[in-house]
Amino acid sequence: MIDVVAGIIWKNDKILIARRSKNKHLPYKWEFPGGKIESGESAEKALERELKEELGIHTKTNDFFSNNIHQYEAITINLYAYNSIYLSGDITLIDHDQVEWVSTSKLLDYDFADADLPFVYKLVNL
Ligand SMILES: Nc1nc2c([nH]c(=O)n2[C@@H]2O[C@H](COP(=O)(O)OP(=O)(O)OP(=O)(O)O)[C@@H](O)[C@H]2O)c(=O)[nH]1
Repeated sequence: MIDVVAGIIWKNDKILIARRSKNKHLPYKWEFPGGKIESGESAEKALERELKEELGIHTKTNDFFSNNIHQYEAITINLYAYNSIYLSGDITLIDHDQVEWVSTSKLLDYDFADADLPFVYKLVNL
């Protein structure tokens, strides 16, 4: 099982979502950006590192939101979602081809990775 951390990144009352590039696992699926937790690393720090590497932004990880174990055809992931605060930096697209700042009421308009759907439903009902 692969431990992955994803950020629900808030700026005012909007969340940053990103679409995975064509050449990635789950191409064109929307996700809460993040990545694999490295050994010896906390989920909070892994998230801050991944968001700097993948999007070029500085964030502060806040509280744990939820987790979901999901089995894809080839891999099983334990996806941990944390609320996170956008601090600074212009977004650079590296692993994604689009990003959007969206309000929770609009999340269902996007085609999210299956593992993210429980988070989407929880956020829509906040
Ligand atoms: N970051 C992220 N990954 C997710 C989400 N939902 C989801 O199923 N995943 C899956 O979790 C796995 C790890 O994500 P990733 O590809 O961003 O990780 P990474 O940057 O550390 O790895 P890489 O450098 O090998 O591509 C992928 O298989 C991805 O498809 C999500 O909301 N955020």
